[in-house]
Amino acid sequence: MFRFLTAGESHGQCLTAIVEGIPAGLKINLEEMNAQMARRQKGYGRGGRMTIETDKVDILSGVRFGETMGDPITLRVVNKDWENWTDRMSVMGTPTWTKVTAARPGHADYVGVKKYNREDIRDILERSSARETAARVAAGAVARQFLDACGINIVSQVINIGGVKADTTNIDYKTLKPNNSDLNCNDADAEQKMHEVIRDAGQAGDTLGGVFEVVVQNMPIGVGSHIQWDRRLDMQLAGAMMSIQAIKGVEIGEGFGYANKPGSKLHDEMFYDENKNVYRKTNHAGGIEGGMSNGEPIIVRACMKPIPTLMTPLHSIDIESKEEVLACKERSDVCAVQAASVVGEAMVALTIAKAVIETFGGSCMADLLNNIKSYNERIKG
Ligand SMILES: Cc1cc2nc3c(=O)[nH]c(=O)nc-3n(C[C@H](O)[C@H](O)[C@H](O)COP(=O)(O)O)c2cc1C
Ligand SMILES: C=C(O[C@@H]1CC(C(=O)O)=C[C@@H](OP(=O)(O)O)[C@H]1O)C(=O)O
Repeated sequence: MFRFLTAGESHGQCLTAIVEGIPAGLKINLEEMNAQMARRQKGYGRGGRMTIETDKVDILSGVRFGETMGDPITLRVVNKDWENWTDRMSVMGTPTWTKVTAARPGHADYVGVKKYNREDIRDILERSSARETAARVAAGAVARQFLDACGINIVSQVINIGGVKADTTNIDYKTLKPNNSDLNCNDADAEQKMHEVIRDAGQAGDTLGGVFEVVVQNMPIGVGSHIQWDRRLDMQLAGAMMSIQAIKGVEIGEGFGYANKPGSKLHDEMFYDENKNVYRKTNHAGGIEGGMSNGEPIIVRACMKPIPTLMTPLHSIDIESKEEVLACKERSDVCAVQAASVVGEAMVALTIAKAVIETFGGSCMADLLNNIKSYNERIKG
């Protein structure tokens, strides 16, 4: 069984992740893991916190001489900012600070203090913060290396920020490569405009959301299953994406576009060629039919809402006095869609890794890769 958990508060000592179920014998490249961590910190529109942190992964267990042993893998990412928060984030001792009581609309603040019976919103915001996504990207970096060994690639691109849309008409999803642009956008003109709207929003004390898509290339067919609701790959991918802070919509392939045209225009017709075997000329399904991968690139799109902490704060209430106040604002991102796209890649990598391990089994990489090879030979035949 493959699973992972994260722990840690935004301004606590560190974040941790435990990844269990990666087969033994996978070579781990720590440099490559840290390159993923750095990608999550990029992007125009991030707040002051990103100038404090330089996220690096420490591997605390499960890897020996650069190779997995089948044991749970423990990962740690230190919060450099913790040094500035030791008074407010002390594990033991007596509180000496002022409580946060002005709830932010759109954040977990109000519901969290009510549900968990807390008087200080900090008890909620520390864990609801998307700082937690650093641990997910660390875990996802292990899953990515596992998928890489299976020949499966994951890339992403930002296609909309604050209503500025990238032109994706000429994108070939089979060959789309990672890009190093600042906002992870493949349309340079649109990216320029995205910069402008983020700058303007920041100057107005406002925030922006957007849309990104994650693409899985070179998937073997038949990962996931039509047999049971929770084994459907589309269900697992949608849940994984929706679990990311601020993601409010997910679609696969044509998604909501399926509502606009008849079936004759949208289902991907099948063709046969001796070299290509069974193939499609279109990929409206986004690589999944009947809850299973169909061999075409998997395309998962996610919509992120604008960041809820505004520097021109919204109308709210003080949870203690019940007086009308302006929502609290310490420091915040203006737009983090590029960072969310990197987190999206990590969540897709973790989800696909789980499904591949369930489909092909194997306690060690050698068995798993052999299983994939003989399965692919049978399918081709
Ligand atoms: C990469 C990333 C960065 C984020 N940065 C901030 C931020 O700086 N300030 C903020 O208020 N929310 C930020 N958010 C969004 C909140 O964490 C999120 O809206 C909040 O936890 C409430 O959850 P919900 O939006 O899913 O309901 C960020 C989200 C992501 C994915
Ligand atoms: C720390 C990260 O994102 C944070 C997510 C976040 C939130 O409320 O979700 C609030 C901000 O935290 P802070 O108040 O410390 O500036 C962001 O910087 C990160 O991505 O590493």
